[in-house]
Amino acid sequence: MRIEDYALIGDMHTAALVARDGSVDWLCLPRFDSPACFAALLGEPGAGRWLLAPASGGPCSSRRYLDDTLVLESTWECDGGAVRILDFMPPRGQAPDVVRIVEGVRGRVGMRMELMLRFDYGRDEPWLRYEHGLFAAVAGPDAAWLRTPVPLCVDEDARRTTAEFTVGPGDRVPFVLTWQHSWLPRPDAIDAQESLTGAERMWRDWISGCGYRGDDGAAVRGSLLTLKALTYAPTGGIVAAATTSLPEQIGGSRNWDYRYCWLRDASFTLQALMSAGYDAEARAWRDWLLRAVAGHPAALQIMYTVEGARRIPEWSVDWLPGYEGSSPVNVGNAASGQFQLDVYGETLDCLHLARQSGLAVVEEAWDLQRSIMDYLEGVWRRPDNGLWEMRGPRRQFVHSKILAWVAADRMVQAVEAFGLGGPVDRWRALRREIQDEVCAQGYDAGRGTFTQYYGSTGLDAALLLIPRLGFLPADDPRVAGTVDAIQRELVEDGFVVRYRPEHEGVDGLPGREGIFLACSFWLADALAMLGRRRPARDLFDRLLGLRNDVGLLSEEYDTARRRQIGNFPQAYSHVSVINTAAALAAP
Ligand SMILES: OC[C@H]1O[C@H](O[C@H]2O[C@H](CO)[C@@H](O)[C@H](O)[C@H]2O)[C@H](O)[C@@H](O)[C@@H]1O
Repeated sequence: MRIEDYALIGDMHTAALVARDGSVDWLCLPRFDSPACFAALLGEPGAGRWLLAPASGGPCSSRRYLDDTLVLESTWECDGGAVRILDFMPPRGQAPDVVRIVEGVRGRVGMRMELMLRFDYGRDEPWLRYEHGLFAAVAGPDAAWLRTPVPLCVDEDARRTTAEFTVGPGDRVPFVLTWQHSWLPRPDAIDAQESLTGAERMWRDWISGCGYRGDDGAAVRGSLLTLKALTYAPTGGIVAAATTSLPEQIGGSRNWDYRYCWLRDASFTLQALMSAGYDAEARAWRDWLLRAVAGHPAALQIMYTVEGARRIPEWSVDWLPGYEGSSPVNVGNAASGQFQLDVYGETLDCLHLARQSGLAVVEEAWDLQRSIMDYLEGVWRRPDNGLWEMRGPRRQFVHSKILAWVAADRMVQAVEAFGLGGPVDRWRALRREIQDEVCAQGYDAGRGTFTQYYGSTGLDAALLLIPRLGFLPADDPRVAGTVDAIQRELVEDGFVVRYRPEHEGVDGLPGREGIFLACSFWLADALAMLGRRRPARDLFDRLLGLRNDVGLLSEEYDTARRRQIGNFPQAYSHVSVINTAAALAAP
């Protein structure tokens, strides 16, 4: 399956990917970063999957989310008739459930179900039991139950459970898969129909709070729902994507685990949610942040688990071949130990915005902001790994320094606007010093562009953010010069690559990657800010055209193969849909 052949369902603790052929190929339980019990996405069906489709097989004829929900409806038009399947995860109750309801539409359609649970990323084959109409699977710490009125056939040797049945018009056949730790009592059964009503209501209630009124409202609402689905409800942490190791190059090794909470990605997400009026999420994330950094506010990590834990060691799942052979499959992320200067600025920017939007003030938030700023004052001159998490040598990245400027700027603004206490003259002086240094060392006057790092001839798409961050006004000629240079040197097939990996081995990694969707949206934003609205709108339309049939975007796009690549769905990309729509809607 192509990455765009998947749709997302989730319960704000975890998420599953459902393929067009009716197979759930990815699901980690009980939360986003738990081991997968369906890992066919990164291997073969034998790595775990749950197929439910017409026995004739093949992809569905059409699919959509029920209006303003994350309830997926897939429809098959077959020779003998038509059938629909509704897939969703109800809001988390006692335990995680995946609900699939088969609805006969027309004629009589033979259906087939095949459930292969493989706990621990496809490795653990469970014991299977089928007694009194209840199916159970157990392996080590994991247990799962399947409840359905359809008779099941358990193949103990193949550790596989199948069912064959026929549906006619008006038939509704539910399947409910429930997970629990194996040492806990079996969770109570849920009613599939009631939980469908509850799930629809929950998503619609949430999206009804959307304050966005500009053009492209359907695209914005779809992206907001996706971002909400990437939020871990118990803590307010937000994951960068629902998957690990979907490759940045088909067959390549740039495969990373995104099921964690990056301060950068979460700040971007929060800013998009707040711009649409979602203050409760901002409050939950601020409180998550205060807990995550408690005890060491200055020694901020660039990413945490959704619970706020710090240790995220990277290791390879050597028994999985990877998506279309793209290995390794990585779990954990070594970037968690990197020094990335920009996260301080992004975090302070986000907290400042939260205060500006009237979020209930807590005293610890300003203490945290001051503590971060104190730390930054001592380290901003250091080379770092940058926002692209370079695994090559640390450098004086221009974007990182600009975010140090953002940090000082937002602290000054907070004192000026809210009368908060702090050494504001010192912060003003620092702000000026950083700006002078960046304009002297990070700008190539000969070529009329800012550069990737001090003294480099390379460019970086992150420089497109300069006007939006307020570092220089959009009408400064150095901004236009940088945008023009990026259009000349980083645009491929009309979209933007992050940087040139081949340039001085800057990222320390083999291979290449696709065009980076967020950066392509940033170009549209920058063009809009420069008053070049027609090309901005055209680029935005082409980017919207890369979404799959249910509106989802991964991290990157391979223009040669015309397919999505990288982790999916990716918060960065969906944040960008919202921001660019808003930028274009602005007068
Ligand atoms: O390109 C190498 C790096 O790729 C990943 O980082 C990217 O994803 C992060 C999460 O969305 C994002 O914050 C970052 O800006 C992106 O470059 C990966 O997580 C890194 O381990 C890897 O070095």
